[in-house]
Order: sequence, then structure tokens, then C-alpha cells
Amino acid sequence: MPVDNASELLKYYEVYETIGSGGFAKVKLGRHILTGEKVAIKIMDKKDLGDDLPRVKMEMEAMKNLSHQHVCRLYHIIETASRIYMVIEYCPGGELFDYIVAKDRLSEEETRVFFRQIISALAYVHSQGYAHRDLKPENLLIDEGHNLKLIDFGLCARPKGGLGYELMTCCGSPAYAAPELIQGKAYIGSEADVWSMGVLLYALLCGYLPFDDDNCMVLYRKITSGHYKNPHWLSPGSILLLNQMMQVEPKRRLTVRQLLDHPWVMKGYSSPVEWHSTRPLGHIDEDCITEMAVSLRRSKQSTVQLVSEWKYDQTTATYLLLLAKKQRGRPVRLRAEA
Ligand SMILES: COc1cc(O)cc(Nc2ccc(C(=O)Nc3ccccc3)c(OCCC[NH3+])c2)c1
Repeated sequence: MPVDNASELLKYYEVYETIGSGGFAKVKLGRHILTGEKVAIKIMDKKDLGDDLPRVKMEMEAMKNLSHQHVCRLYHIIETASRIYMVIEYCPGGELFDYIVAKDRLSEEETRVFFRQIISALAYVHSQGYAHRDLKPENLLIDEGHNLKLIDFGLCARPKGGLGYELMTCCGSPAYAAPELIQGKAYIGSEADVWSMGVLLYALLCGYLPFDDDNCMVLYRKITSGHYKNPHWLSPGSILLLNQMMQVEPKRRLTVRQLLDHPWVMKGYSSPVEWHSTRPLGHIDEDCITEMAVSLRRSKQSTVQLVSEWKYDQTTATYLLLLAKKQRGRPVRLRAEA
């Protein structure tokens, strides 16, 4: 097996320290040389992937179709003989999980800011026909603007007939999994995601889980019973919302659409959750095209055509990172091509 010399990766990125590792992947910090933008680089050895390879392919396909202010963005895929590299949006605030642990629990007001972003992300993901199926604080990262980004679409599903169709594969983390999912029943992905959002909301407001036990059979019984304690500091509004989301019967559960303007979600706000993407797929930004055309010594028109192929190669990465740079208020400039 040819040893991977990462030459393809190092052509376009400086690679720094490892910032996360788990399962079959590790994540390193990186910097895109042409734009100077920082990135996260998820590195997977194909030999370690085994039968997880289809899951990785599924995630990459999903991420190519998802572009949203609260979903971590995929910029570049580099596949070599032995490895897959995914270049992803940089989220230096770390995991929401660690943030909750550090603060013990969040106030209702701070929870509401984050929860509105989670609703925005899921409303968008569902509108694209996907269910995430592994919602938990570890899969929500905080970016440099202190905003949440949904990550890890390795377990997401896009049923052929649309989200209304039933899924069978049991997956995700038990503590956040809906009763119908752990009972192996046919379930609707978006309904299972709402249950997990309820568990997430509870974790934000309480600092611990509504259903927890070291023995997984006891844990399953707690989840399928749907009984959990409401600590004294929860407001009546929070207690009601949690109850409406953690309904054992999926059809009695709130939908993500109903969450958009739910009274608890609206408290202190004058408008429902804005869930449409502010960075729609296929959007072509004039300034970025102009800078790339100059750098690539191509006409603007041929640059638009090249970018619009969305191959998730160096061209896609350069365009998206230049756009990210512009959105951060930095000059829309590329380093002179070496
Ligand atoms: C869709 O986005 C995905 C998919 C996926 O499968 C994995 C990830 N993982 C990421 C993405 C970004 C970071 C990151 O930027 N972390 C970071 C940067 C600077 C300082 C500290 C952290 C990432 O971090 C690794 C885990 C952090 N505990 C993982 C995104």
C-alpha cells in the first residue's frame, strides 16, 4: 500500500496540531494557503474505515447539499490511495458539550439564543430532506462569532421518498435517542430529531441528562417510559416545552415548524426563528469571482463556470473560503499564486 505522503493536501494547506480524535477520524487545524483562512481537516485512513466507509460517503454527499449559517461547511474533499481528507469550517469555540460542563448549566436566556440557532439548523436540514439522527451537544460546535454549527452528518438519512418515509436503522447515542428508535420500530427521522432536541434543551437548562443510567437496559426503560424530573429552577414555560418535545408518542410531539414560533422560543424576541440559509448553495459572489479570475488568469465568465461545477476541489475551497473571508469583513484577496 503506497504510504500516503499527504502531498496533495500540503499543496493547498499548511497543517498544524491535532485538535480532536475519535472513532475512525482525527481532526487537525490547518490554513488554506491561497486565502490564509484557518480550517479544520478531518483525516480518515481508508483501512481503518472498514464498513464505516459508506457512512463517510453518505456524510460527504449530505454536506455537499447543505449550506447554512448554523451548519458546519464542507470546503474540500481530497481522496488519495489510502486516505480521505475533509476540509471543514473552523470552529474554535469547541463543543457545546464542553461549554455546558464549564458553566454547569446555562440560564434560560442564554439557552434560548443557542436553541433558536439549533432550531434554525434543523429546520433547514429537514427542508433539504435530511434527518440528522445523532443530535447531541458534542455535535454542536461554537464558531469564532460564538454561534453554533451543526456537525457530523455521518448518521444522517435522506429517505428516498422524502422525510415522511420511515427509517429502520437504529443509530445515534442512546441517551439522546427517541423511544421508537431504540425500540427498533419504524420511525420518521424528523420526529426522532425533535425528541433529541428536547433532550438537548434539557441538557442546556439542567447541565445533566433527563434519562441516564450506566446500565443500558435501565436507560432504555427510562427513555421508553418518558418520565424525567424537572429541577426546581426550570420555569413553567421551559417545563411545558420540554414536555411537548419529549412525548413518547411521536405523533404527539411538536414539529420543528411549530418550534419556529413557539411561545417559549419567541420570549424576548419579536420574530420567529429565521431558518432560511443566508449562504444559499450555488450562490455566486461577484467580488470573489473577480479576485479568482485575476488570480487564475481566466475570464470572469470561465471562472463562474469553473466554480459552478462545485467539485469540492481546490476551486470550490478557494471560492468558499474567499466568501467566508468577505463575510468576516476581511479583504477579498488571494495570495499571489506561487
Ligand atoms: C460538518 O462538519 C463537520 C463534520 C464532521 O464529520 C466533523 C466535524 N468536525 C470538526 C470541525 C471543526 C472543528 C474545529 O474547528 N475545532 C477547533 C478549531 C480550533 C480550536 C478548537 C477546536 C472540530 O474540532 C474537533 C473537535 C473539537 N473538540 C471538529 C465537522
